[in-house]
Amino acid sequence: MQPGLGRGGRRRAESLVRRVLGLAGLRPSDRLGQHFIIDDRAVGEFLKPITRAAEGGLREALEIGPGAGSITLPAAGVLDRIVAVELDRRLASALSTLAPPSVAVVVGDGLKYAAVSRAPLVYSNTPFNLSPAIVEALASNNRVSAAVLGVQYEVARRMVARPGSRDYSRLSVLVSLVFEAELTGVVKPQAYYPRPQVLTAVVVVRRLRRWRSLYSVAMELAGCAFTQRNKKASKVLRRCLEAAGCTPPRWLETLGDARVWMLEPWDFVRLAEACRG
Ligand SMILES: C[S@@+](CC[C@H](N)C(=O)[O-])C[C@H]1O[C@@H](n2cnc3c(N)ncnc32)[C@H](O)[C@@H]1O
Repeated sequence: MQPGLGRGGRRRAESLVRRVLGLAGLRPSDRLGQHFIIDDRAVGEFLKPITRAAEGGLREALEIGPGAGSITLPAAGVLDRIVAVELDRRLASALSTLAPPSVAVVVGDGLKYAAVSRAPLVYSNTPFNLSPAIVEALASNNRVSAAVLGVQYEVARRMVARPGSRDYSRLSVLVSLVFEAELTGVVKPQAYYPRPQVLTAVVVVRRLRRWRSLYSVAMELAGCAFTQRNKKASKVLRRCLEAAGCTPPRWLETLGDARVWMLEPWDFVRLAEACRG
């Protein structure tokens, strides 16, 4: 038994993780964000929204970072087809010996797959350092209708934040431009082997609007503006627009004393439109 995996076989996820890590001869890597779910209730936090999505007709999925398969194998029971992309070759090879035929375990960078996948559903208990990049890739891939994502709790708060709140950020703007997002559950560190330092939140996103090329410019401007979130928006935006080679529109002055953290997501789209002329 791996150190820290707990006693007895009362958890299905726990015995699966033990088996796959044994097969792979692997010690979890911090660099790859390898924390594996060993608690069946935590698996349920992902499986419930995945099942709802499947019942709603999203029956093919991309999984990013299946690890030891704690979510993959139960999800295979409710989905018709899963492509599970894992960066760690040893894990992928061990998991593929246990996965049913409806699951294709692929070695690769899940981030690249997120941007081009044709599957309508994506799920991932994400490597935390990649979460915002995964959200960004999914937003720009119009084929993805919904995603179930485990992210660091603070990132989840930023994903669902509205203008005016402390957590409102570039990521909030991105999510609200294309998705409806809901924080549906929380997974504690003790549900993992090894334990991470942070809480995981499960966030379900559903596409509201198609990604438009204009949003890339809007997000560039939002990224620039949120480096000075407490400053006067008109001043900061003027500087950001000029840096992007755009002429600031006259209506910037109507923002008055509003600060960057008060801007609505659509303000950035209007600016991008003005930028395109
Ligand atoms: C937090 S663990 C989650 C593992 C499993 N899904 C679970 O919930 O128990 C993240 C997994 O993503 C894998 N990973 C890290 N970077 C990746 C990348 N760029 N593409 C695909 N998988 C990646 C890690 O090897 C690890 O298996």
